[in-house]
Amino acid sequence: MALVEIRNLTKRFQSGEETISPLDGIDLDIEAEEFVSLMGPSGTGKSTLLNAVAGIDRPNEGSIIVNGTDLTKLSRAKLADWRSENLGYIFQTHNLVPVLTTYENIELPLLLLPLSAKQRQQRVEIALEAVGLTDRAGHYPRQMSGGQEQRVGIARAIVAGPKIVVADEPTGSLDISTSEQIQDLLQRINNELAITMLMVTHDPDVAAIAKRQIRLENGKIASDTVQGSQNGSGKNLRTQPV
Ligand SMILES: Nc1ncnc2c1ncn2[C@@H]1O[C@H](COP(=O)(O)OP(=O)(O)OP(=O)(O)O)[C@@H](O)[C@H]1O
Repeated sequence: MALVEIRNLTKRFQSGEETISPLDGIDLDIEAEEFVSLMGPSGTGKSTLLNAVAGIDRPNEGSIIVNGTDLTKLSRAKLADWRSENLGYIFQTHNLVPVLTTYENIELPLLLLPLSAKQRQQRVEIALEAVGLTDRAGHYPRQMSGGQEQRVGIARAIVAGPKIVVADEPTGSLDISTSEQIQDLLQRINNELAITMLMVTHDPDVAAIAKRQIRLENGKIASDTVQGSQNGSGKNLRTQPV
């Protein structure tokens, strides 16, 4: 069984008289430990898909089974519990709490879990080390560079040991060299911590760090390719026309 099993996922929004369907019957499996990037034109439903997998948005139709739990069947309260135990979210703009230190920002998601202070401290220290910010534990977001802030955002996303991390344009507000450092970090987290990653990006170079690249168009998966096939051109997993 795949870690993520999406079947017939459909999401509609009403905009005045008009109904739009950014997701129109999507089927998608993501295996544990995969690194998947999601690309496609603006407004094509990438964030909507990410938020559905994250259990933030509810679909109109279809099912989203993550690690054996159908998210569409959970109440709001149960979904919040599920998120704290299973999911990390990396935002483009970091979303750090300005009055909390690096340490406290990273500790925040752990406060929702049944952990002792000692256990929380151990996990925060491991996450700080993983992102190379042990020496910045006491700094506030305003005292950090954009790249360091994103490292805090990444540490916060992994600190609870999630099954899957979703990232929405994680390098979108960074310069090229900082973006490259964050790309390396995301790859290391996938490789070394074996965390499954689903990342939305507009940047083909950033998308290329993921072994599997999916393109959404007009509410459907237009292409789904895995890098590293023998001819180097990638293998298209999707055979049926869209
Ligand atoms: N809460 C909402 N209410 C109404 N329409 C919405 C809502 N959320 C998203 N949409 C619409 O759904 C479509 C898909 O939005 P989404 O943010 O998923 O696209 P995207 O591919 O992530 O776009 P971008 O690349 O610009 O971030 C857009 O037309 C958007 O306006």
